[in-house]
Amino acid sequence: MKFSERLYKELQPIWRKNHAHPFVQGIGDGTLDQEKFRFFMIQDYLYLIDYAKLFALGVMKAEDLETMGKFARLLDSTLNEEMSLHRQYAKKFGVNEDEFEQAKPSPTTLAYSHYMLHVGQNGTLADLVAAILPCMWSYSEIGKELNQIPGASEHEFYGEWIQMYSSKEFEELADWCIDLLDQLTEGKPESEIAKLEEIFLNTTRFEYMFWDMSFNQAMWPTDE
Ligand SMILES: Cc1ncc(C[n+]2csc(CCO)c2C)c(N)n1
Repeated sequence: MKFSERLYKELQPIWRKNHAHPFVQGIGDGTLDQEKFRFFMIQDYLYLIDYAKLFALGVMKAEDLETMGKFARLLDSTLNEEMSLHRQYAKKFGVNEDEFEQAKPSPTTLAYSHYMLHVGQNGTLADLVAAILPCMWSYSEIGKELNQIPGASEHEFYGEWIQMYSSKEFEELADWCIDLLDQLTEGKPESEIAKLEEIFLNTTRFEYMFWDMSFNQAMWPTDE
């Protein structure tokens, strides 16, 4: 069995919770409170900055030019295209540049992105790929599922988001990452595989926490 097939089975209970989460459901039926999405966009912006660094670490850890080139292109497109698209889209929700500049990460954003950076800096390329895969895979799945809802992709506010993550481009990106992890784990001993599975499940759990944090607009409980 390919490693990704084993992971797919393991992640089912968490994905079911993701898809059923009121934040995700609200994007799908268009009823999500815009304040919650606004909060999400600001935290996601901070998350994307650290995620881009993971691509830079991918260039460092990769052992062939093709994989290095792919990570380099992803680093470039995230920093020089996706981040500005993100800022543009956020204007619809009344988020201005200053808010992005001054934003502070929530405990969940900090925990999730710093966990990935820790794994990316201290682990192998396989560790890094196991950490970043749930982000790509789960968004592609959620995008495709929400795109099935009649009218969802034309929604005035959330339609663009659904169109982006249900696109072929994001599906291909998730597939590339899945294939890379399968290649890196082929023939590896169970002890190594189990460690990678743990990393993958941790960031899968963080994906759920990110939805939940956004829904509750949760910053530090001590600041309230
Ligand atoms: C919390 C959170 N998780 C996943 C994504 C989706 N995502 C972020 S970077 C990337 C790949 C390169 O653009 C993808 C698919 C997100 N935006 N926010």
